[in-house]
Amino acid sequence: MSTATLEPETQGHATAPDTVFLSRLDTPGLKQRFQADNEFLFLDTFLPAPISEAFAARIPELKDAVHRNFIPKHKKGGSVSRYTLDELAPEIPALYRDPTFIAWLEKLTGESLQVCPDSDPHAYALYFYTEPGDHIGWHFDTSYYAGKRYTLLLGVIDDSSSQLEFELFRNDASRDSVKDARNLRPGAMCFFNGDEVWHRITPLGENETRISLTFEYVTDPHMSRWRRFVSNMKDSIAYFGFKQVFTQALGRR
Ligand SMILES: O=C(O)CCC(=O)C(=O)O
Ligand SMILES: [Fe+2]
Repeated sequence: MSTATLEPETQGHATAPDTVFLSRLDTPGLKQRFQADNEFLFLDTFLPAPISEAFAARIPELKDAVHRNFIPKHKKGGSVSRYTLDELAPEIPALYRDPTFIAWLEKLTGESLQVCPDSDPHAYALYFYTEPGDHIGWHFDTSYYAGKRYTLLLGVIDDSSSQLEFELFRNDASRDSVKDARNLRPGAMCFFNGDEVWHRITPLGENETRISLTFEYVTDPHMSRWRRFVSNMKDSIAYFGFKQVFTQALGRR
């Protein structure tokens, strides 16, 4: 039987990303900031322009694949799952999986990090804020895995007034929390422990566009069947739609 979906081996191969920019960063200093700030780090300048421009160049081809959601009082916007990115934007999974890139993130966390299994539609994904009012309300990026879940956000396109608002130390009863907000412009990054950092994206204005990329890494990729089901329901309803999520769960390949 022929399959319409390309096997990963036959997908367009992206050449390995040039990660030399990581060697120019003050990694010990950034690690100190990450650890002191409740496992959170925001950098305005991170991905070199050629990398974020290569991602942005894929946006026109991805527009038809955007799945839009509206959850009253919580979320309005579009998303593209890792399955679509595998087919249409191979540079993105190439950076996600790059060993030098992962090793650098491991230096910040002091944890051994793993990519999410193929069954996770959210391992890497694009978020599209393209209509007035698109937003996501306050939330944690809760880990459904046995271990911790770290989120990396990368700015791809941001002609918007929307801000990433965050509250650090919300789970720490022994001290005051710290609230702040940033624009996630192209080249910017935000890396954090999903169970620690409370955050939201404020509503998009008229004639604005904001497209961000998320990478998810975990310290233990095991997940119970029940949690996998809950996670898949969340990803279906709030992000990618049932077809994208459950085609994989029921045996995509
Ligand atoms: O759009 C973003 O930059 C982040 C969105 C977000 O926090 C989420 O979908 O969990
Ligand atoms: Fe989030």
